[in-house]
Amino acid sequence: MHHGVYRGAAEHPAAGGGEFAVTDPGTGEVVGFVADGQPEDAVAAVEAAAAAFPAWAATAPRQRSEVLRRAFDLMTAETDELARIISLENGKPLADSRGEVAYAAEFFRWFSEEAVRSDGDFAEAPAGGTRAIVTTRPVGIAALVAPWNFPAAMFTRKIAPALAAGCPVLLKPASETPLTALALADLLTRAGAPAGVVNVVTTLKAGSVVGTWLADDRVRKVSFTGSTAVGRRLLAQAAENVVNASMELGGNAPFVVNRDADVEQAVIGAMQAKFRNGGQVCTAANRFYVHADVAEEFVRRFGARIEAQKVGHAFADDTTIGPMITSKAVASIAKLVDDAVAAGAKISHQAPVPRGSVGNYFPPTLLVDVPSDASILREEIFGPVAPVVTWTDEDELVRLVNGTEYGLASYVYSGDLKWAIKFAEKTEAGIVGVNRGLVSDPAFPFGGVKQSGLGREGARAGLREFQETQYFSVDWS
Ligand SMILES: NC(=O)c1ccc[n+]([C@@H]2O[C@H](COP(=O)([O-])OP(=O)(O)OC[C@H]3O[C@@H](n4cnc5c(N)ncnc54)[C@H](O)[C@@H]3O)[C@@H](O)[C@H]2O)c1
Ligand SMILES: O=CCCC(=O)O
Repeated sequence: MHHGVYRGAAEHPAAGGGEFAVTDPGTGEVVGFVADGQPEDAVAAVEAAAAAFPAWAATAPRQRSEVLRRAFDLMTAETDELARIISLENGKPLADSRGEVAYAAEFFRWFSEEAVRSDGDFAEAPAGGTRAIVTTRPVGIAALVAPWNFPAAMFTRKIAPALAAGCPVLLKPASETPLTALALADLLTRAGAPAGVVNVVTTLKAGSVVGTWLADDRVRKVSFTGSTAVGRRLLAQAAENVVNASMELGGNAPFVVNRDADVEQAVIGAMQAKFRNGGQVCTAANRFYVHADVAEEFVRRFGARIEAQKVGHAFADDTTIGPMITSKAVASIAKLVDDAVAAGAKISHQAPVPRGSVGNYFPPTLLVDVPSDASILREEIFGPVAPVVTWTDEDELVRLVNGTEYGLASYVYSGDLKWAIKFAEKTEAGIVGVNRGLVSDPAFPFGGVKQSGLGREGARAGLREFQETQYFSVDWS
């Protein structure tokens, strides 16, 4: 199957006619070809968005809301087909892809509800006389850049608030997972988004396509999800035209278990926080700090569950953990494990990978006796490896937990809720799971502090990221 770039509600060949292959990370087989978009395609997408913008911004909120609601309904009805596309190009087990479709669709539903909750202010100036009207307007054409790990949800949580606010969007999907983005654009058109409101440029030249958008005065917003390194670069580019920027970046989430925690519940939470999407999640627990009094029990129970994981192809019925996205990702996870072992860590439990497979598989692994300065505790693993460190002193624990440039998610398990909340308050993270291993919900603000990002997605806050405030100072004499 061959796909073009998407603009004006239709696919078009890329300038120059180039294409690239999309592969199944579980087999290495080619599953489709997409257009290799060029800067000319980036400009054409802006033209399409600029033509659509005035009318879209002027539609009644109820009308935009209904487009989003129909997108939710269509996505829900077409779960199986979308899940198949996600599994094919991303490799996650089919059940997880269905879960992602449900999660991704929720952003359409949530923002269809938010779209009609317009708010503002009318006030008398403190000095009297003058009245102020404070209102909002769409920020403008928005460039949306997302990674491959949740190819549907990372886009819907940007597209939905942008469309709710009245902004047209330009999507740049990861080159590993362009098919899901194209399917979303088609779905939104069928849901009633006018031509030019949703545009997609698939490309191997991310830097030049997104760079073209950020250099174009008509693009007033960039919303990026991906690594801190690329986010930093886009922020610098956005500074040139003072483009409004939202950044959802990398993480290094600590998972803390106190001595009074329900260890079985902590292990269930640890499985969710660590192994969802094979560990390829920005909120994935990256390092486990377990109180010495319960460490042996935690490792035994956690290890047993890890050994029971079934690593395999997305479409095999019993698969619980699919392949990593690329062979490069496998090599980088292997290096972190090898370095930790060389520094004194031990592999206590591991699940097998399929024998003789050519896919990008990595065995789910539990590491113990990990030295506190090991690189695996500092760098984002983005894979199915759980390093465990024991603790006894709370002050030292807080220092370790916060000793990172990242601040996205964090998890704490304790039988004493007051202690857990107080601990959460000391944690430098935008999101804290308290006796929970799953923290994402479209209704609540998702985002990080420190070098994990700027701004929030989901909730009311997610809509604000695509709105400008405008204030009218009115003579009232
Ligand atoms: N905070 C969040 O919500 C969140 C969610 C998912 C993933 N992430 C982070 O994403 C990272 C994993 O994804 P990745 O490795 O694909 O990230 P990445 O930064 O390499 O790529 C993300 C996106 O940026 C594009 N890109 C790459 N270089 C670019 C450039 N020079 N200019 C413009 N665009 C460019 C890619 O093609 C892709 O679409 C992890 O660090 C993870 O924590 C964060
Ligand atoms: O990978 C990061 C996003 C995960 C989520 O939204 O739950």
